[in-house]
Amino acid sequence: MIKVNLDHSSLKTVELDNNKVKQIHEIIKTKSGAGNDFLGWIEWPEAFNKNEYDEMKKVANSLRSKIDILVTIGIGGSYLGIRAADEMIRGLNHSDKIKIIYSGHTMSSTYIAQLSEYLKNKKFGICVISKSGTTTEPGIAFRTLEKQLIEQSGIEKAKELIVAVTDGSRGALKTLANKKGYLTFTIPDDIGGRFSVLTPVGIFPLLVAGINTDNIFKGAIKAKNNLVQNDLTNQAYKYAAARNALYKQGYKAEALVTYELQMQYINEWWKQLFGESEGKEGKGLFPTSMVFSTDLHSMGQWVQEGPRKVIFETIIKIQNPVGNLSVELDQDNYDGLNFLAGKSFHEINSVAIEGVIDAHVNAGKMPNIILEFEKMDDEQFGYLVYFFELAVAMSGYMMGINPFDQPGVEVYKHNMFKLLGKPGIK
Ligand SMILES: O=P(O)(O)OC[C@H]1O[C@](O)(CO)[C@@H](O)[C@@H]1O
Repeated sequence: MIKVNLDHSSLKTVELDNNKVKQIHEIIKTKSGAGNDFLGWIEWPEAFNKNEYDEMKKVANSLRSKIDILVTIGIGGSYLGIRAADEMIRGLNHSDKIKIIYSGHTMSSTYIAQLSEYLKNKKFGICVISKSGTTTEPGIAFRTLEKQLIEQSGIEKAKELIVAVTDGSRGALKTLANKKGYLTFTIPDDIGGRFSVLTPVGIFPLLVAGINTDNIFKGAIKAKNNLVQNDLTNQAYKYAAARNALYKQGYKAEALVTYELQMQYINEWWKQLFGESEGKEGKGLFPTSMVFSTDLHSMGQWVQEGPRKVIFETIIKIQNPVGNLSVELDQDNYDGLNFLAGKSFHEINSVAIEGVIDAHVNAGKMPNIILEFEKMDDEQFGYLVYFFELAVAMSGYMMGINPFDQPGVEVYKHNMFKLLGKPGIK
């Protein structure tokens, strides 16, 4: 369901380090590398807690009948995957009764104030998500919106409308939820935030959104079963080896490019996955992203003629679109576009992909890795999550770092706490 095409990457097969891939495959398989206590995502698509899943389905169904809006409160891995899945699967203008609104990923006073105003007299519920249970952004957003929900619905009703997803036993959010009588679902200890979208972090809100999460798991299991080879025939490893080979040649950044507007948040989710996993010890490709053809009209010039050997592109190409409209014939043809009449939008988008690849690769000397995706639905979402998680594990180990920690993020958190006067922080 994802094929890696290196025809336009400028890479020769010998440049891909098959031996290293084989060694690291053993390290991943035997769980003997750095960060090996965070490999729970490998078995998760089959090993997840089925009783908890059934319970989540019940609670989500009941919540769907009581609300119009679900406000999810979380940041980073407790936010991006949910939005990525929702927008990719339901689309940007869906007709499902439940709307998801995201909060806790910003401390902007304007954003929270406007959201709070918007939620006045609306039927909303809250899913507050934090693995550590101590993150400031979701913490303060929850304080505000919880108070509003209680004021609007009454304390007893609010208890039915608030769900917390957090650590099974530790952290301020777990304690708070237990004390106040909010239902909780568990993020496993051995799955880090950015690897957690298939745990209750993503699955519970997506159930509330009416998304078929069984199909998401089906896709993830398919990936788990497909991506078993110990060498470059494994597509996730092939992608990891290709980006490492370009990194070795001196490239500093990788832009993930989608031609589907509703996959913009796949890009955002991917940026956290690769950025937080690999940017360490002075190493790592800078993960950036673009949406084409939108950004061709803003970034296209830089990509075509800016400095070379800085950035390469990884293009997501969708084989089968969800809908397939065609351009209408117009009697007047004032715009001169009748030469496109009868052609489908997908056909035109696909021609654009070919044309852009040719322009960027041949004229622009910009390597392109192509990721061929079969489709853009729930099952494909599960597949791509597993694919990229396995790829980043391989890629991070190839770079010689621990892909499963994020010590650098703590520096800003510490400074912020110090400046805000958190007790016990010097
Ligand atoms: O779920 P939590 O613990 O609130 O953390 C949110 C995010 O913050 C980080 O710890 C740092 O940005 C991420 O790794 C994580 O996804």
